[in-house]
Amino acid sequence: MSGLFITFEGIDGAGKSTHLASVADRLRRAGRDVVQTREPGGTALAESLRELLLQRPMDPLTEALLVFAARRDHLREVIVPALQSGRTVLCDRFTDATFAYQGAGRGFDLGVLAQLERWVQEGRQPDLTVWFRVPPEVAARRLAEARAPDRFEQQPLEFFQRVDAGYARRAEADPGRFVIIDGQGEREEVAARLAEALEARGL
Ligand SMILES: Nc1ncnc2c1ncn2[C@@H]1O[C@H](COP(=O)(O)OP(=O)(O)O)[C@@H](O)[C@H]1O
Ligand SMILES: Cc1cn([C@H]2C[C@H](O)[C@@H](COP(=O)(O)OP(=O)(O)O)O2)c(=O)[nH]c1=O
Repeated sequence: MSGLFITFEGIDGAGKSTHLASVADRLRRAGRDVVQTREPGGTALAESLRELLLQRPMDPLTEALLVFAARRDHLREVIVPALQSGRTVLCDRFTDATFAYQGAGRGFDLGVLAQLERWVQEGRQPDLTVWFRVPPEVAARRLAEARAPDRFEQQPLEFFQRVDAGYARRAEADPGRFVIIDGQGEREEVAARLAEALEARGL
């Protein structure tokens, strides 16, 4: 039996990480064997690449190659084996983030990203993607109160407007895979919307 692969997406400060943990608890209570992981990262090699990606300036092709190199290792070492043994994988970001950040945000060639996606994933896609959609101004206000910004979080508001538009294009291209959650408002309100959407999908 193959497990379920669920990814969480959104701009920085959208609330993904906050809600991923509660979804993991909910699915475990329902008897699922859950693996929580993230991108870039999830293996020792990919976490090393994450450090470089978040801290070192680099050109957009280098950035795209490192993101997909990290993803390849993560898929081979963690995601695919977990799915093959029937586990549920919850991943904080995946390839939609590459199309949104490197593609729409940085303006990097979408055709090259699509080729890398085919090579690295060999047809594998998430079963479900939860996109927390929050206006960039709201996300920026949350982050300003929360933590020191990394290389992506330092980008101006216009960058995150492009990233948001990039996510919207990915969702339009694959509407059956996406659940779009309005991430504005109190944490409890967002959690209730999310619970309702997951229930509607039998989760
Ligand atoms: N609904 C919400 N309202 C206000 N602040 C929130 C909400 N959800 C999350 N936060 C806070 O905003 C910050 C970013 O949330 P986080 O879950 O880390 O976002 P992401 O993983 O999408 O970058 C954290 O400090 C978190 O506590
Ligand atoms: C997965 C991925 C992440 N990123 C960026 C988006 C985020 O700003 C950053 C790290 O993601 P994230 O783990 O959400 O950051 P944090 O732990 O600070 O919430 O990496 C890309 O640019 N491309 C990608 O393919």
